[in-house]
Parts: sequence; structure tokens; C-alpha cells
Amino acid sequence: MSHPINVFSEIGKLKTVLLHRPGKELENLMPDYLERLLFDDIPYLEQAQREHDQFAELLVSKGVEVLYLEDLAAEALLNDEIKEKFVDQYLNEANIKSKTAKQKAKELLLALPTNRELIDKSMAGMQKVELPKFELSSLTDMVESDYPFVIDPMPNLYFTRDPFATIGHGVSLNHMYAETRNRETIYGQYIFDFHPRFAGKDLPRVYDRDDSTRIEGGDELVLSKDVLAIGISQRTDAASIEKMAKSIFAENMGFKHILAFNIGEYRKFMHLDTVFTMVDYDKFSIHPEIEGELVVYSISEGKDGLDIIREEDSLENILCKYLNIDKVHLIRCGGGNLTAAAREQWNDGSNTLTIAPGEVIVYDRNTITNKLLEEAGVKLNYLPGSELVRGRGGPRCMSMPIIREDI
Ligand SMILES: NC(=[NH2+])NCCC[C@H](N)C(=O)O
Repeated sequence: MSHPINVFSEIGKLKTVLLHRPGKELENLMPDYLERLLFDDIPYLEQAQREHDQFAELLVSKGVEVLYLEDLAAEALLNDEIKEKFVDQYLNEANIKSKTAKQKAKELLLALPTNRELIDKSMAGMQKVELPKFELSSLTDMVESDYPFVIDPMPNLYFTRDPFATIGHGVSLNHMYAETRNRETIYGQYIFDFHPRFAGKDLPRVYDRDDSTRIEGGDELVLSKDVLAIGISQRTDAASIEKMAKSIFAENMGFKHILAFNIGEYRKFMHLDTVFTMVDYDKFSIHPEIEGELVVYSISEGKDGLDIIREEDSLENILCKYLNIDKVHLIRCGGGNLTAAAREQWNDGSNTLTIAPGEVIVYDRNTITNKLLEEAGVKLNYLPGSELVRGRGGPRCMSMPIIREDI
């Protein structure tokens, strides 16, 4: 059977990738609710879109097929039945207290002329002022708060790396840390259940959004066809890694070891890929602030369950051992300077997207880290990073590989 997904490394030539072009959801950000929506600032939408288009054009110029989440989700709503099921689930998970408001929102969504408009609207969220006036008969309606939204926006959708993640031939449909992002995983559910590119194909699910513990794609790295690295972080629980390890080993995709990197629970480095990415066979970008505390556990398949070892060696030696190489080069974000490292990590200096061994996409603004990457022989492609970065994510977070060439 054919495999619609093929991702057995972080660095193999990128062939197909999934993006989301930021849309009106960014214009539904307000200062009062930024924190809950996991944003620190409000990007200027048009400029963010221009930057994002440059990202997509760069990928296309490198021969990468660019797919958009919003197109796939729209195409997955194959008929009226699936469409209504999607809208009902979406509205249930939007947590709308007023029954009438929910019904009005449903009518409004289903009246949109195309699936793409429905999907775009579902992503943007809905303000109360958009609903037609209705009679306030229930207590819920009468004492409604002045909160402006019937349905919250989903501003983090352009970080396609997180709600689901491709691993080998499979996908982990994630259970997210925050409610705002858990709603994003509905799109993954419909795409993998119904989109003709994926439905009915050989596509193991190694995690499910109904699972109770958290895991996010930014923590999931495919280091080689044998080894995965998964962060234990603000976003990913150790328990989720154990669950996923069992299903990954049961799927027999060839993965032998999972390295669990405990990076601590911090907003500033919420996922493993904000502090550590692989850029070549033997080169990694890393934020020096995690190095001191980092504890790595290796997980492999045992006779009765999982064998788990706390690794005691240096990160370099652990990587050499599991990747079967003699030497690794860690390229430190910001070089040796504490302030530069903190600033450039905050602006996703270590969140590189590798598009082929030794070739990456980076934000132009992280000049110190970029220079070090160049000196290490890595080929850089620059992306302007003024607006997109305000959501706290870089090229790796903004992309989900669907197919990479095997290496
Ligand atoms: N893979 C990543 N590092 N993603 C970054 C996601 C940023 C987003 N604002 C969040 O807090 O969830």
C-alpha cells in the first residue's frame, strides 16, 4: 500500500511540506487575551502574509511542493454530511455557552458559499457583533459578559509543526497543552480521516487527540531512521512519550530508540525545537542555556515493555552513540554571549528548518547565530522575520514536512 507520508529524518531533502498562510485570526488578537492565546504581541497581518509568502516562494524555488492546511481541510469536507459533522464538532469544542448563539453561528458557517470560506472563518473565529440580533430569552443570553467573541480565533495555526506531527510513515495527532491550540487538531482529524490524499492509505496514528496527556509537534524530532528525539517540556508530558514509544515500536517502522530530552517547563523555550534542531548529518543548532540542566533518557523496546535508561554522558557523546557518528558539532545560538543567546533564541535563532543536509531556512534577524551556522559550513536561506516572529516561532515551527527524501 502506498505511503502518503515519508519522514525518516530531520534533514533529508524536503519534497512536500504543509504550511498555513496566516489569516484573519491574527486580526482577532486583542491585548487583553494575548496570554491565553499564547501570543506576546499582535502581528501586522499584511506584512506577516508577505513574509509568509516569501517563505512559501523560497520553498517552491527549492523544488518543494507546498500544501496549505486551509486547502486540505476544505478538500476534506467531501460532502454535506462530513461538513455538518465538522461544524458541529468545531462548535462543540468552541465552548459556546448560549444555545441560540451556537445555532446562529452554525447557520452562519453553513451559509458560506465555499468550503474554503467555511474553513477560513472557522480559523478566524467569530465576534459577537457578527451574529444576527436574536431575542435574549435565556439567562445565559441575558447576563452575557462583554467578552467580544462567540468563538475564539486560532492565531497559532501558522505553526503547523505543532497540532500534528509526521514520524516515519505515520502521524501523531496531538493533544495540546492549551485549549486554544487543542481546537487546531480538529483540522488534522478531518484531513487524515477524509482527505483523498491520506484517507484509507497506510498511515499509522501513533498518538491521538483524545489521549489525556499532552504532546506537541515542536517537541518531536526525527533524528534518523532509527532514532527520534522528543522533548519533555512545557508542552509535552513524559507520560505521552511513553505512550507514543509503545505505539511507535508496535508499528515496526524501524525506529529503535527514542531520546527524551528534559528541557524543563518554560514559556521561552516551550518546545525542544526552540532550543535544538538538526541541520546536517553531524551538526545541530542549540541554545546554550539548556545545556547545563539537560537530562536525556533513552527509551527502547524491552522484553516486557519499555527499557528506559538515564544517559549520563555529554550531549555530544549521546548523539554520537545513537547516530553512529564519530563527532558532532553543536552550533550555539548567540555564540558565547549570554544576552545575544537569549535574544536570538527568543527570536527563534535556533529554530531552523532544514531543507536538505546542510541547507536551512533561518530568520535574517539572528545575525550572530546565522554567522556561526555559516562558519560551520551550513548553507543559509534567509527569511525576513519581523511580524511572523511575534507569535514566537521560526521556520521549523511554521512547517510540517509530509515527504522528505530518505538519506
Ligand atoms: N514548534 C514551535 N516551537 N512552535 C511555536 C509555537 C508558538 C505558539 N505561539 C505557541 O505558544 O504555541
